[in-house]
Amino acid sequence: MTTIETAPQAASPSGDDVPVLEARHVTKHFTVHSSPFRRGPRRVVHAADDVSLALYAGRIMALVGESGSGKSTFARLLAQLHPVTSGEILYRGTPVRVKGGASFRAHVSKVQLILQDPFGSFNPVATIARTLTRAVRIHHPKADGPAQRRIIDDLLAQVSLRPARQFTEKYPHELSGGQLQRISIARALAADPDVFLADEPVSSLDVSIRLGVLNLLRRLVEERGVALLYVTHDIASARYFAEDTSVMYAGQLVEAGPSETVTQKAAHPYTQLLIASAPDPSRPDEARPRDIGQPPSLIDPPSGCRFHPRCPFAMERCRTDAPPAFALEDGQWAKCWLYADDAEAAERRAENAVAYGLGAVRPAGRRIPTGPDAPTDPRKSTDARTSPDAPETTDTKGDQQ
Ligand SMILES: Nc1ncnc2c1ncn2[C@@H]1O[C@H](COP(=O)(O)OP(=O)(O)OP(=O)(O)O)[C@@H](O)[C@H]1O
Repeated sequence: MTTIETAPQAASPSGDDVPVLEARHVTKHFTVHSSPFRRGPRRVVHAADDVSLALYAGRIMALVGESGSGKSTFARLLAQLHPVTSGEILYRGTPVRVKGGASFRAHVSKVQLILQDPFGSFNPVATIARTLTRAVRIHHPKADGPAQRRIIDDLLAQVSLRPARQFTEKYPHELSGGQLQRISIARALAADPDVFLADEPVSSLDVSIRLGVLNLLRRLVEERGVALLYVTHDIASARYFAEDTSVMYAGQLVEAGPSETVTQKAAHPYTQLLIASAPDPSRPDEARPRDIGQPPSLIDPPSGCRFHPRCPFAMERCRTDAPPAFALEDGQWAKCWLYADDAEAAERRAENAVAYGLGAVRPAGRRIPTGPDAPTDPRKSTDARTSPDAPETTDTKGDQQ
């Protein structure tokens, strides 16, 4: 059974109906050997299974999940750094099929990946000027020397690194992590992209400078109208930073919706576990959820719902049948049998409401149409608001470390 797992329904600020970048039913299986000498049986890692997600201009989508859930793989599929096993990637509604040099360069100029470790993504023996000149030459081949320097100055100004001369003659090791991450964003801007895929962009930075880099990204999204995928394991940051949040578990999306709804009224027990596990100084230690296991192996993922071995609310069907997506209120959806419209699910929802202090028991959801021909526009396919049931900050200049 193919289910539609999509991004939330909120429209892009531009009102543009076509996502800038979209994944439809994307699956990635890596084949690995059981021994380092390429002997023994081959195994398949189910890194992403039937993932659909849309990115809109001027909008931030958070992709949240534990380590190993497949977030980076998915970002790399969108960047076309890995070929998909099945499904398709669309840029402005047109399927992208990168076959080699020219088509890959064309995609990269529109879709830029920003990585977690800025130190690892720079040549340690090249000055910042040299690194940026290389990027400018690729994307502005007609610019002569003085024009290249003007472009570099402008790129550094856009990431609030002024005066440019203070940075261009330095080597990566002479800069802080925050400054280097800003420079990697400036390098990405050289391509004048429509999409940023930011894979844990602040995880390796000191807590004190994370906000400055996130504010910078937010300002660029607003000023330039780029679409941003924010890959993170930190669901708390998703609430403040991203309009929309999608939650990934064991290679599959399990919940999505407006960030405020997903983080304040999490529907899937996995999302609830992520939120309850997030550091919260106001919560006493005894109120933290007990550890109920580890993510499964993606070589042999559990049958049915992949979360069922860890789920305190699992029912018999969860062990055998993969849940469809159920549309809830406010454009939220969850792939979880708790939202089925029957007595057993209602009883478990009541237990869930008590366990997570939800106040009221949530109503059943509306099953989202399934099948390969079902609509993939998230606003059409999962719009609970139409169902009868539905009721920069500015950049911190002082923070350039
Ligand atoms: N090139 C590869 N070959 C084989 N397996 C891979 C490859 N890349 C990723 N994987 C596997 O795919 C799964 C998902 O990994 P991925 O890095 O995408 O997860 P993640 O959610 O981004 O985790 P993290 O936050 O730790 O990076 C893991 O089991 C990983 O070992």
